[in-house]
Amino acid sequence: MSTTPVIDVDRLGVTYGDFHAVSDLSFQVERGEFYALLGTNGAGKTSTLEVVEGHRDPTSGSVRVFGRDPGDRSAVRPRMGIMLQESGFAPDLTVRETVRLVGALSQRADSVDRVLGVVDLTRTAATRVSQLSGGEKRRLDFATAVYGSPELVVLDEPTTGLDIQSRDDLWRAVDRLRDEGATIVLTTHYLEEAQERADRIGLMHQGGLHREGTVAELTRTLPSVIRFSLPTPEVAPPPHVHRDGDGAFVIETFTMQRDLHALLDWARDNAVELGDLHAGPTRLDDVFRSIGAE
Ligand SMILES: Nc1ncnc2c1ncn2[C@@H]1O[C@H](COP(=O)(O)OP(=O)(O)OP(=O)(O)O)[C@@H](O)[C@H]1O
Repeated sequence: MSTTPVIDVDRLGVTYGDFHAVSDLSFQVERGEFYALLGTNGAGKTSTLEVVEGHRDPTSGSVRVFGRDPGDRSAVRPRMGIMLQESGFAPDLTVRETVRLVGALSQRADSVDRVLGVVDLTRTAATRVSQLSGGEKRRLDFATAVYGSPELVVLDEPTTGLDIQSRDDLWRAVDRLRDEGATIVLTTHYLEEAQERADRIGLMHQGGLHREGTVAELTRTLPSVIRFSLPTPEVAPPPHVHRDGDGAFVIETFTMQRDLHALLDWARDNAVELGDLHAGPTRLDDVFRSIGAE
């Protein structure tokens, strides 16, 4: 079996004029992996994905998709489905015509009705693209990306503008593709979506890869957090506690069990009822916030 990564980004640089949007960026995505490329605004994610998608040439370095130059569209595009942030479908075509057209261009075999069913657009099949709601347009974008169940699916902020039910439907469809062995690349600003699903995360900042690893690897270096409120302002909080911006009391700890026991003992000894008690591991949000602080 081939061990060639599905995506191999090697010392990629993308410049706009003399502005370096992406510099010396390297990462690989393996077959069957769910890789989330996350980052601060303007970090260079879209510029990177545009090269992966074959929409932009690198200024320096190289990108290989299935071992090929992504500019070699006839070799790469039949194996890759792309959900762009903005698709720009012809406004006068109906939903069905759009799926049929993009499906034919993909050179993958599928049924238009099946794909419309997957994204719950069967009832809107005869509606023109110009008349779709924002969420329906996003679902149409997704439909064209997953037509023919491609081996690689690139999802650029797929759930922006979708309601909860549509999000759940989308992730269910992605899960089914993964069960079939598809490789998924995701960018999103909804960190919990990446935290729940990604095998690995590449965290971009200012054009480079700031960190890379599993969620556990990325969060391990930061303390876990215990949060609670106190019933009345007269109660003095226990020692080693600070307040966050919302006024909640916070304990940051690498020894969660011991500190949680100590807090509960303190509450019992002082006959204090802790409110809104929450104890949990560091979240990806905290890793993000730590970027700016470094
Ligand atoms: N065509 C362009 N011409 C000039 N500058 C550009 C162009 N496209 C992007 N940039 C700049 O390059 C940087 C990286 O942009 P890019 O869209 O790749 O970031 P991003 O990580 O996708 O950001 P966001 O999360 O905000 O969508 C930004 O500072 C952006 O302003």
